[in-house]
Amino acid sequence: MSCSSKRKARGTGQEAGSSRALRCPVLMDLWRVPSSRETGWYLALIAPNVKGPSYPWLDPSRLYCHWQGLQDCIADLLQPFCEDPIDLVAGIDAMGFILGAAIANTLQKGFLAIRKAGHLCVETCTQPYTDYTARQKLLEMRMDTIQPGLRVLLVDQWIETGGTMRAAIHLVEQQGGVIAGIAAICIEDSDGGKWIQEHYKCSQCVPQHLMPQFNRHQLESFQAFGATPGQA
Ligand SMILES: O=P(O)(O)OC[C@H]1O[C@H](OP(=O)(O)OP(=O)(O)O)[C@H](O)[C@@H]1O
Ligand SMILES: Nc1ncnc2[nH]cnc12
Repeated sequence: MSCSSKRKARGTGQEAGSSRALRCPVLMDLWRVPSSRETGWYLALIAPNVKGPSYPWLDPSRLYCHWQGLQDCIADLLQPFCEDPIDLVAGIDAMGFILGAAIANTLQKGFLAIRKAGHLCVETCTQPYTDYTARQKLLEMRMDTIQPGLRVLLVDQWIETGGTMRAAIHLVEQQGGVIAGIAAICIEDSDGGKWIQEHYKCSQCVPQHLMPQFNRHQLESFQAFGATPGQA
C-alpha cells in the first residue's frame, strides 16, 4: 500500500490511493484510443521492467489490458497469414497462451497448449531448450492432436534468443505437423530470431524503424513511465 497518488481510475470511481490499489505508478487509461492508430501504436502500452535482471526486460501483458490495443495487435499478427490455410493454433506457456487463444478464437480454430514440463497428465513428447535466462528448460506437448500434414500457427509473446520457439517448432515437426507460421509481438534480431525468420513465415508487431529500440531493450516510450528500467 505504498501508492500515494490520488488519481482516479476512470470509470470505476476507485481512487488509485485507496486500499485496493497497490503500487500503481502509472495508471492506464483503458478507454483512450489514439485518433490516428499508427502502425504498432499499442507497443507504447508495454511497461518497462522495474524489478531487475531476473525478470524479462519489459512487460507486454500491459497492452493486453487495452481492448483496442489487443485487437489491433492480433489483427497485425494475423494480417500476413490472411490467405494461408491454418488448421490449428499452438501457444507457448505461459504468455503465449493469451495471444494464441485470442488468435485461435479470431480464426475460429482450435488451440493447442505447448507447456513447460510437469503440467500435462497425458502422453507427451518433450524437448529441452535454453532461453534468454540461459537456464536449461523443458517444453512438453500432448501427442494425440497433431496428424501428419496438419498446418499449425505457432504463437508466443516474444522471441528473444529463439530457444523457446525452436523447441516448440521441433515438437510440432516431430509429430509430422507443418509450421504454417510463427507469430510473436517481437522477434528480436538475435541469431536465433534471425534463423527463425529465415526458415519460417513470421509475423511480428514491431515496425522496422522501432526494431533498434527493441534490440537494445530500451524503448523511447518508457520515458512516459517516469521509472528507470531495471534491466536493459
Ligand atoms: O526467445 P527466448 O530467449 O527463448 O525467450 C522467449 C520466451 O521467454 C518468455 O517466456 P518466459 O518463460 O520468460 O515467461 P512466461 O512463462 O511468463 O511466458 C517469452 O514469453 C517466450 O516464451
Ligand atoms: N516478455 C519478454 N519481454 C521481453 N523480452 C523477453 N524475452 C523473453 N521474454 C520476454
